[in-house]
Amino acid sequence: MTTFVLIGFMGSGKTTIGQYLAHSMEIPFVDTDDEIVNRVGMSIPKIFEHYGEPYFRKVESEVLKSFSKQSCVIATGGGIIELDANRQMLKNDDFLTIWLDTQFDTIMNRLTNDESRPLWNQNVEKRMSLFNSRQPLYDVTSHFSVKVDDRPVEDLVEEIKRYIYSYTTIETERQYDENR
Ligand SMILES: Nc1ncnc2c1ncn2[C@@H]1O[C@H](COP(=O)(O)OP(=O)(O)OP(=O)(O)O)[C@@H](O)[C@H]1O
Ligand SMILES: O=C(O)C1=C[C@@H](O)[C@@H](O)[C@H](O)C1
Repeated sequence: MTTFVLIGFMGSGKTTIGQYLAHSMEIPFVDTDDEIVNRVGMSIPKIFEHYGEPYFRKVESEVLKSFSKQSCVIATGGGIIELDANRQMLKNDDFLTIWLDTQFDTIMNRLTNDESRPLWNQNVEKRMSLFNSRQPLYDVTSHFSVKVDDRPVEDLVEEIKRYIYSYTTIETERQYDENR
């Protein structure tokens, strides 16, 4: 069974597109940030403040692993690609990983200075540097990427579904050939 995972920078639309996609495929939707908050019993800013980013990344990785091989759509946190272990996990056969590729300006227009994202809540140079450092990591971690700037959510979901169905058909044929 394949787990469909959306990766991308904060504000690229993982939650919005993920909910829509899961609804349209009639499978559950999971948001790793929500799972982390529930498991730890604290908001994300509080987790960063009290335990630090490495602890947050450890729990994030455990959450991701716990949904392996489950039929669901997962919206991940923007930093899921920071750990090599997660990048390896997302590339294996249990997951189908889709990168929502955005331009930095789109993110700047979408996200305000809200307090809920500790790594966004810093000056523009640091935000841009984080964005640029992550682009190659999303690229190497994904099986497929979609450019999401200025496109309606409905169109993006249709494109992702077309890819998922073509991929799962090819995978099913490959497994069938291997088992013959
Ligand atoms: N294709 C789109 N076109 C226009 N606005 C969008 C699109 N996708 C998402 N948005 C808007 O961008 C904002 C961020 O979207 P969303 O919360 O889904 O991103 P995210 O990747 O889940 O962010 P985070 O990782 O920080 O939780 C929301 O206000 C959402 O309505
Ligand atoms: O980009 C990031 O590193 C993060 C994104 C958010 O979704 C949260 O997972 C957290 O604030 C860290």
